[in-house]
This record gives sequence, C-alpha cells and structure tokens, in this order.
Amino acid sequence: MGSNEVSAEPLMICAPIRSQCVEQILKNMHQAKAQGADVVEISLDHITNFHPHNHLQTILTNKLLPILFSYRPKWEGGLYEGDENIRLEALQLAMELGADFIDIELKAFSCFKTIMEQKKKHSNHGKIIVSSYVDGVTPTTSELLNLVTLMQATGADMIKLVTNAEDITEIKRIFSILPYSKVPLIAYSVGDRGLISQLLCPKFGGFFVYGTLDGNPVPGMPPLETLQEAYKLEHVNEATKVFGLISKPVGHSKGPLLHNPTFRHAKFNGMYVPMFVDDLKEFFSTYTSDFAGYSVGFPYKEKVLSFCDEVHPLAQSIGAVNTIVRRPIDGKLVGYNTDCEGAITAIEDALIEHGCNDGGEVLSSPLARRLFVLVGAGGAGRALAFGAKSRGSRVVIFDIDFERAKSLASAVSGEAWHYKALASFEPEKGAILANATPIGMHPNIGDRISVAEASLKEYELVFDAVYTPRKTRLLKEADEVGAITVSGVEMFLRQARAQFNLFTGLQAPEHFMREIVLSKF
Ligand SMILES: O=C1C[C@@](O)(C(=O)O)C[C@@H](O)[C@@H]1O
Repeated sequence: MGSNEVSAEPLMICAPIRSQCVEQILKNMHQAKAQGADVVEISLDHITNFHPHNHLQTILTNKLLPILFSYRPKWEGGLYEGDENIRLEALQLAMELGADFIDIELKAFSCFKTIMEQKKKHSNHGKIIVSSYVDGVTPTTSELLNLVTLMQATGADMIKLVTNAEDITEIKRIFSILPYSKVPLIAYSVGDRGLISQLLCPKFGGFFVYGTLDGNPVPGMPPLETLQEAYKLEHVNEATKVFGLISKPVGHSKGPLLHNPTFRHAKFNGMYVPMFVDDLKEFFSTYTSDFAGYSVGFPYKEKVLSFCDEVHPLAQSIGAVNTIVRRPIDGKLVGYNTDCEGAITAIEDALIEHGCNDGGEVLSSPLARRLFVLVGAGGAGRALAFGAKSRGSRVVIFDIDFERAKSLASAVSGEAWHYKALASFEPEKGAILANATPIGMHPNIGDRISVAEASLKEYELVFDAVYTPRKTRLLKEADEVGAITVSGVEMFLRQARAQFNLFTGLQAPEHFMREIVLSKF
C-alpha cells in the first residue's frame, strides 16, 4: 500500500449526532461520552426550526466533549435547502461562540472566507475542516490526491474526503492517500463496503474514526460499543496484522467480537474485520499483500479455492475453504478448512456427554454407522458431509439444488434427495439431523428447514450450523421432543479456535474464547 507512516495525530473517535432537537442532542452527547467518544459531530441541518444563536449557545454551554459542527446543504448530501449566506453565517457564528471544529464544504469555502473577513471575528482555538463528498465510484488515487491538494490550498486546519464505495476494492485508494496529506486528513467511505475505511485507518495513517451511538446505526460506521469491546483502535498501529472475514452479507458475523479480544489476550498484534466482498477476483487482485489472512463465509467457501496458491488436503477433498493464511515466508495464500472438525467434534462430544455410544460397543466415534441426515450441500454442508463420512456415518443429503446434492453424495458415497422430499422423509431411530443452510438465521428467526414435526422425535441429535440466534427455531422444537441439540455457536467457537492457531501460530486460549462466546453470544 505504499509508504504508510502512521499519523502523528492522536486517534479521535467521533460520534455523529443527527437529532432534530437540542434536548436530544444534549442527551446524545452524554451517551457519546459514556460510550467512549472523544468528539461529537453535530449536524445542524437536522435540527427543526434551527435558531442559530440560541441553539448553538445552548449546545456549547452544555458541551461535554469537543464539538464539530457541520451544516450540510442538499447539494452535498445534507438537509439544508435555504440561503447559502445564512448557512455559512451560522457556521461562522459557531466558531465565534467557541466550536472546536467546523466543517465547510470545499465548494463553499471561498464564500465562507469572505464572510469571515467581513465579520473580522476569529475564535481563538476553533479549527476549520474543509470537506469534500464524492458521489459515485471512488476516483483514482491521483484524482484523490489532486482533490487533497485543492483542499490543502485553502489553508484549512484539517481536510476531510468522503466517498461512497460501491466495492470494497475502492478503499485501497483511500488508504493509499492517507500518508500524503500535509495537514491532518480524515478520509473514509460510507456504506457497508466502506466499513474497513474506518476500522483500518489507524493502520494506514488515518486518525479520525466515526462510531455510532446505540440505536443510531449508520451503514459503514461501527457502533461505539463495538469499537470499545472488539476493536480498541488505540492499539492498532502500522505493524498490526489484519485478518478479515470475506463474506456477503457480513454484518451478522460475531467473528470480530471473538477474534479481536482473543488477539489482545494472547498479546498478538492483530485485528479482525468484516470485509463485504462482491467480487473475489477483484478483491484478491487489489489487496495483493495488505492482509495477513482471512476467514471465508457464505457464499464463497467453494469459489475461494481457485484464489489460493495452496490448499490443505482436507480442504481440497472437501472442496471448501473457510480459512486462508498468507504464509509469511513467501506471501502465498494457503487455504484450510476448520469447519469440518469444528462441527463434527461438537456433535461427537455432545453424543459422548449424553452417553450415546451405541450399545456399549467400542466404536472409534459415536457417529460410526449412524444415519447422518444433512440439509444443505454448500460450503458448510460439504464440511459436515466429509466429516460424517470420515467417522463412518451413512450420509443422506437434501438440497434445493438436486444436482449439487447428487455431486456431494457421490463424493461421500451417500444418498441424494431433493429438498422437497425432506418433509416426508422418515429417518431411522437414532439418526443425526444437521442443518447446513442459512434457514432460520437472524433476522428470519421464525423459519426452519421443512423436516416433518412427527419425524423430529426420531432423531437422537439435531445440529444447526446457524449461530445467530444461538437457539434456532429448529433447535427449540428438537429440544421440545427430547432430542440432544447442538448449536452452531459450538461449531463457530471450534472453527474459530483452529483459525486462531493458523492465523497466529500460537495455541488458542480455549477457556478465554469459550467465556466470550458464553457471555456475549
Ligand atoms: O461459517 C463460518 C462463520 C463465519 O463465516 C462467520 O460468520 O463469522 C466465519 C467462518 O470462518 C466460518 O466458517
């Protein structure tokens, strides 16, 4: 990513406040302080019936944190539609009354300067941020640098550049300009694909990160609470190794809540972030050496194999990779599968715990000879099918895509059925049922795979790879009819433990990780 001197500016976490009334703004400021923000950005264009003098005075006399005021016009993505002079005079007044920062759009800067000169009143300490919002695809690096030069030429104390990334690969351009500004530069991209521009900026030379208040989510901005609990960006520096979850969607993942605290616990300088990826080819050809490894989630576990330089034999035979490590000695991407052992050992341990070891016979695994009914033949399903087969189970596979079910069944000498047949399928007593589809995952928690209610009680154990919620509807119903149930949370924990070992070369702190999962999931 070019030379990346880490910013000399101390890290600042800023909470955006977009409320309609001043009382609410003051409450939000309290909340922001309690949740660890260093500064708040108050959008004046969101206040209804805004009376500059009264409102600014009330806000500033009650301020708990440094305040940045913006007053965004419609032409730059804000709500203000009135006269430009009135808008700029309000910002000038904010400076006069003691604002710590005000944000002026690059296009409005010369008018603002004239107003400042006419008023001849300057605040002692307030800083001017000149900003520019670029809609559409993020411009090239040299176009962005030109914009930075233009903004710097205004004499601003700080400059701010915001883009609206349509693809995660655009963020590389944001990172690449961070070290080149002569004044402190705030640069990021909004939207889901832009989240890493906030989270990784301290590594690449940025210093200003937005974090949202509880109950005020903004796509592409991490919640303040997650910044505090998971990321702790104050520990991130140039040497921090970045790991990411490649998935689409990716926001549901609890990986950051587990991996980041575990890295810190093990004193490993690493960071784990969600990466919303639309196109694997673009992604890997853009980020050629920036990241140290990846988890791979839905829907890429099979497709990602062709982007690995080497694939571990187990992952190769399964045909699905959920973990990639960039090998330090040669930078090659090596793919692994930690889902398989994670899921199968979770099921085996639950059977052993319940004393289900087949009539006292000593078998290598409590899964040996059992019927293993698998629903879903995608990446996670493949891992379960190969794992069950390796333990001597007889595998039956249901999938909405019958061809996919057939191809997996032939790889594990199993039987394939169309998903529709699940509703009338009668398992033998003692069988295992495993859901490896996303059915029942948050927010669709009322859904469950269409297994017949009457046949549910025939299963000795029901497993659900879905881990949000911990107890899916399928597992609740299985509990009610007396089956042993295993939550996807257990698989999630185990696959993540193995990932930690591969990512860091250290031994995962098992007890610590389990505690996090028990308390936070
Ligand atoms: O299936 C999963 C879940 C996951 O994608 C997540 O949501 O964090 C992470 C992957 O490593 C794992 O194989």
